[in-house]
Amino acid sequence: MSQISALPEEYATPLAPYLPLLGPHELPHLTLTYATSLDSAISLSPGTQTHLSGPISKAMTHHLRSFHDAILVGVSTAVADDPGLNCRIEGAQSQPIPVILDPSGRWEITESARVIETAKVGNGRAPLIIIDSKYLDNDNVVQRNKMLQKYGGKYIGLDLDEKGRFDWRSILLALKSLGVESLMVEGGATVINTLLGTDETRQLIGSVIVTFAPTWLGQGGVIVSPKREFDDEGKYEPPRLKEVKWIPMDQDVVLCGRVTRK
Ligand SMILES: NC(=O)C1=CN([C@@H]2O[C@H](COP(=O)(O)OP(=O)(O)OC[C@H]3O[C@@H](n4cnc5c(N)ncnc54)[C@H](OP(=O)(O)O)[C@@H]3O)[C@@H](O)[C@H]2O)C=CC1
Ligand SMILES: Nc1nc(O)c(N)c(N[C@@H]2O[C@H](COP(=O)(O)O)[C@@H](O)[C@H]2O)n1
Repeated sequence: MSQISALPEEYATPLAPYLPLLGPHELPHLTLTYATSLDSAISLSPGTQTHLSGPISKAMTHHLRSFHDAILVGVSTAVADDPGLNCRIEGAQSQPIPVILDPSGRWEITESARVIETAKVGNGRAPLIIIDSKYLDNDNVVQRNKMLQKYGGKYIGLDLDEKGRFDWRSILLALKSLGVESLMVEGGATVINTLLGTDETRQLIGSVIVTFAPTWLGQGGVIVSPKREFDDEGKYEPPRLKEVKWIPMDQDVVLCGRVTRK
């Protein structure tokens, strides 16, 4: 994996107000960040990794990674991308912990997964994989857990809510209990759309940092577009960012903001 040069000051300075705040908080600071096309697609299809960020916005993502204790993705991203989920800026002082939401243990993680290879050579951390508690005793999971533990990772069991998902607050509390004070949620679309989908989950987002790449991926892409949440009178009030800043980064533009709270 090639190293990445540090983000130049002219880009790092305007980004600084959106970084996690130090200090004890009930829940970890959550930064929602991803790269999108102009037609709101984050990849060409669910099983495809699509490079959208240019060199500077990619350095921006790694700069962000260096300020977070953990990075979270959904299992479909882990399976599709086999990501490193580390900070590749030369001389990085600390590495975020990869966190994967994998309720059914779909990710057949082995020693040759990139996160593990990266952890083996000391360039990253082994993942925490959040799984439905009922699968913790499953033979395959037990074997994979032994492998993960060799490198400092592990499976964490959580119970699913009535919709068959992990509740975001419970995810954050579980991570907080393991010392995670800041979490960068990178995707994919299912993860992003559920997080943006209700007022309750949006309240958990500390900052939003989105890279717009000057391209259209066309129909059939994996789209960020949360489900509408209607109030008791059947009205939909679109969530909107506040404290908005647009930072041009070469060919891309990075949008920073905070979600408005009711
Ligand atoms: N451009 C960018 O910045 C990024 C692009 N991507 C791209 O996104 C695509 C994948 O996106 P997508 O297909 O939407 O999948 P996701 O990566 O969002 O994974 C979705 C799966 O994760 C599990 N999951 C997510 N949220 C929860 C929850 N709250 N509770 C329990 N389980 C949960 C579910 O697994 P299960 O189905 O087992 O129930 C769900 O189906 C890939 O092509 C990837 O390359 C990904 C990240 C960033
Ligand atoms: N910021 C950003 N820009 C893109 O163009 C992307 N495709 C992604 N994808 C996310 O980054 C993960 C890959 O991480 P590694 O480079 O392997 O460490 C991928 O899994 C997505 O979460 N992000």
